[in-house]
Amino acid sequence: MAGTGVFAEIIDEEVYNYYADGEWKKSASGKFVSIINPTTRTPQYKVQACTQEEVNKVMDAAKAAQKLWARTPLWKRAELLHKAAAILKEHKNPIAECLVKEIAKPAKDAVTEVVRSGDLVSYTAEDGVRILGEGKLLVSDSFPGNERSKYCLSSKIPLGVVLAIPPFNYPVNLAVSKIAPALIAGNALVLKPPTQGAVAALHMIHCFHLAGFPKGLISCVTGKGSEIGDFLTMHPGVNCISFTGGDTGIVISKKAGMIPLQMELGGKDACIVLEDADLDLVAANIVKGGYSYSGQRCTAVKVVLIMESVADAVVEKVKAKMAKLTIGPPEENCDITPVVSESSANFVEGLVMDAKQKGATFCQEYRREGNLIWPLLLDQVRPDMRIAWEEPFGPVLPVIRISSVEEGIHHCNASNFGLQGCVFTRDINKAIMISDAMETGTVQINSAPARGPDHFPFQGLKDSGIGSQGITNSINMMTKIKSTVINLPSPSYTMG
Ligand SMILES: NC(=O)C1=CN([C@@H]2O[C@H](COP(=O)(O)OP(=O)(O)OC[C@H]3O[C@@H](n4cnc5c(N)ncnc54)[C@H](OP(=O)(O)O)[C@@H]3O)[C@@H](O)[C@H]2O)C=CC1
Ligand SMILES: O=C(O)[C@H](O)COP(=O)(O)O
Repeated sequence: MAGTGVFAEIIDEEVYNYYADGEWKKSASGKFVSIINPTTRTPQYKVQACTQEEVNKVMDAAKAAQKLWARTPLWKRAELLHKAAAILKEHKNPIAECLVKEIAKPAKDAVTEVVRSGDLVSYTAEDGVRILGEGKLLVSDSFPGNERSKYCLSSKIPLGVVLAIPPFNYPVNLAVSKIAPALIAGNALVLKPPTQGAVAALHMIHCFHLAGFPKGLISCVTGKGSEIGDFLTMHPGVNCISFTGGDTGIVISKKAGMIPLQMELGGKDACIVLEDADLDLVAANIVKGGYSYSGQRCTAVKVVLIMESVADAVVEKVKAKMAKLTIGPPEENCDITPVVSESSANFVEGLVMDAKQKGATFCQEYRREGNLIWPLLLDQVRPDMRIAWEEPFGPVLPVIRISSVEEGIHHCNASNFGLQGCVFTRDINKAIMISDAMETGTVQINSAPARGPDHFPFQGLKDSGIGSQGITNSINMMTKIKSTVINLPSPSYTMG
């Protein structure tokens, strides 16, 4: 159970502590932040509201710990990460319980998130050993005018202190996708978890604590992003920010100093359906892509752009599959569970009402109880409707009928976002040409968008992000190149 057994030390008088200097601490603020259960809409957990002074201490400790960590052999860093991964997987149930209570993730998916996170940590340890174990040797005579008298040895070195800020929807997975690459590369790590999901993240951090990482190397400060966010992201002790979330990331990127940024922001992933597509495959992927975790995935299908001639058939197939979705509490493993907050539900409702007023066809009756919104397919959506462009992050999916592929590509590319997209067709040549034309970080052919497997590159164009994630890319991003040049007194050419 959460907060008990090995996790008993992370909670004190019903308030979860923050983690600094290898210890679980109460904030001197005397204040806490309440986490509201999206299903019951009542307070579920409390976390410390950390002060600026506490953030300063965490940054100082991180800087000192990083200097020693960077001198720890790579195989030892990997060994500790493997240990943390095993502990994380061993304690999947209490962590999953927090995900169910804090973010209404269906129970089975919550367990999957923790197991996937353990696998990600192990894979990062293995990948890191290989990537960081290799450097480069350049010789000078390949550049015009040079003899072979200089050898340039380059290797990857840590950046220093990495600040990780994940979003609510995958508070464990999207935290470890930043923590593990940072640590294997020799950095210290400060985590600011999302408020909804903070308790799951604190449990996950305790698994790293139990693995025995050095004091101060990993910290987790809690509090509302709107209150301590700026102080953290503009802190002079931070050498890199890895952020996943919404438009907040755009604001952060404007305020942050001259440090590397990894930004994974919102999306409006388009699903383009051609006339020759396998329509059963299309329908299955629209339902899975559009409605899993109630549409609260950055990679959810967020607009269907479908050729008019097959639209009726696909809409009917999708409706039939949607009728089988179970709707209710996450504890019962329902497919559709409450969205994360009342304000989120209100936002989704605003998009639905706008579409209604402007004449969209409702394939189901709109229904909402508290934060629970029944899955809804909106047909005949037009570009003047907000839902054609905005990201609902809820179980509502618009269908726009198109009369040419070019129209679909045009709609996709007119978006401010450019995260992922997908195209369904049996013609691989067309699929490749459409993929090339879509201005998105990834295009899936004949499947819904997805981040995973977690070692695949993952990136957004335009307002969807800066840089690329995925295990290998994150390790590389959290390092910089250092060169040492050996200058020979006279040119030397290897003869054998
Ligand atoms: N491209 C991608 O890979 C992904 C993108 N997303 C996007 O994330 C959004 C949903 O997640 P959500 O959590 O609501 O996103 P938010 O942008 O609201 O929050 C993300 C994180 O930023 C923190 N935060 C809030 N204000 C600040 C600030 N001023 N400075 C620093 N940090 C701050 C939040 O903390 P707190 O909770 O305390 O406010 C949270 O930890 C959607 O737009 C979705 O598309 C989600 C997953 C993946
Ligand atoms: O950011 C997200 O929404 C998740 O990382 C999605 O992961 P998935 O597409 O692999 O389910």
